[in-house]
Amino acid sequence: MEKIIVQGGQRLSGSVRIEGAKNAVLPVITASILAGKGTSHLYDVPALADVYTISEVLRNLNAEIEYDGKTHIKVNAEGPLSTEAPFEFVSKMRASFLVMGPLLAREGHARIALPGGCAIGSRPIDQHLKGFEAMGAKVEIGSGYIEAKVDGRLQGGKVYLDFPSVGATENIMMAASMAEGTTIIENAAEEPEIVCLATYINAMGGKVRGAGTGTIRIDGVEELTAAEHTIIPDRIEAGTFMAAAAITGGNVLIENVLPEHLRPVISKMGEMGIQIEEEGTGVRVIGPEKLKAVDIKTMPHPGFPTDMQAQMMALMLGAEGNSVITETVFENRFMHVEEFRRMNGNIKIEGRTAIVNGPVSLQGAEVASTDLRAGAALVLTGLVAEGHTRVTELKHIDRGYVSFTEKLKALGADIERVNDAEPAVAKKKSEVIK
Ligand SMILES: CC(=O)N[C@H]1[C@@H](OP(=O)(O)OP(=O)(O)OC[C@H]2O[C@@H](n3ccc(=O)[nH]c3=O)[C@H](O)[C@@H]2O)O[C@H](CO)[C@@H](O)[C@@H]1O
Ligand SMILES: C=C(OP(=O)(O)O)C(=O)O
Repeated sequence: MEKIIVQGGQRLSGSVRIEGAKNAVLPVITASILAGKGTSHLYDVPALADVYTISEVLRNLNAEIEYDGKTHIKVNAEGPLSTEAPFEFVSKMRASFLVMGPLLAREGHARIALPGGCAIGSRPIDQHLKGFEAMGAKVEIGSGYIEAKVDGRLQGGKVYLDFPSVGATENIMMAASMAEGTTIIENAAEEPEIVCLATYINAMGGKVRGAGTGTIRIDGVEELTAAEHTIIPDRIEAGTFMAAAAITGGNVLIENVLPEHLRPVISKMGEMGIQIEEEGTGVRVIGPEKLKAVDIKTMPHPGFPTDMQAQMMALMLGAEGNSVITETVFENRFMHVEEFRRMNGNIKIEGRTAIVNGPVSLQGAEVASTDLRAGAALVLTGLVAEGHTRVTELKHIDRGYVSFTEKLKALGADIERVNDAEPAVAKKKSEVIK
């Protein structure tokens, strides 16, 4: 079994470079199949498991996709596309459902396996479907699949989202970019990743206005042409390394950061006594001797991001006093609490609220990642726990962090990633002895 083993006690120092954002690159890659002509070049693409999964989804739809395994992806989707995304892909990564909007726009048809829930909540897709229906698509659900069709082109429509869903805003924006007429999305998500996607669609010849605000207007065009686009830096990876620096009382320069995307995180970390200064294209984070308790409530952007909730909880475990976290975005995003308790964390859950009583003396333990941010947060806690912490279920961490162990090690952490499966040779010997 693969594990990250971390020994607590090292203060982190030096600098670390942040990759392109996972949550920006996935919709951008799916949007690349909107282009009926040419080859798109995408830059600052992070080498994440999710990027490989979405690339497989696109290949399965007959798009040509070439990745150099570092930062550059080329996508050509000139040929006719297949319109089915099977369970195998959607079950691995929910963002595969983002091919539905582009397929409807390009081919007038899509059949995608139902994404289902995951460890952080039930995650329905009703708001995506409401948007497609408002543009004239007929949607049917059966045998574990969602099928959407339209005769001819989608028609522009008006969609009010019940919640500013990131995925629904992206899927509807992509579908609307090639619809006949104008689509308005109200109560749209305002995340920086939405702006990144709109910039790419516009580079392909689309007409998206208002991305980054609660009302987005999309004037549909007849065709889109491949373009070049650079992915924004990952604000959640940046926030995770900021937390790593702070929790160890370290001094780290986090490079390739857009501080305006991190305002809620910078502000709450500041309240905890963490010193954060902009420096060149990054931020310098200096951890205090003692962290102060703080309250946070996760909200859609520009509120505090749910994807930083578990990492903040790691900081709160060592902070002086009671901290309160209210999780309003996902109904079940406290799975990491049980794992923190194994490390001596003192946390009480009341519905959607977690009360963290600090400071406690954290102890290393065997813990499992329950989702990607939980996994990262457990590693952060291991950086300050007494003794060894062993973190398993690394497939989650690999979905969202490139070279997580190596980057922390370069900052001075005492950390290794190991595979303690019995080596093949030894296995053979024991079989012979039997
Ligand atoms: C690949 C990607 O970008 N993932 C991010 C994206 O996920 P994702 O796009 O799935 O998140 P959403 O914003 O859609 O979901 C937010 C909330 O809305 C609910 N909902 C959503 C759609 C819908 O049709 N009906 C509905 O009820 C969800 O169950 C959830 O409770 O935004 C989340 C919220 O910032 C982040 O945590 C994820 O990291
Ligand atoms: C929840 C997350 O991602 P996804 O929506 O891809 O599961 C995340 O990035 O923290």
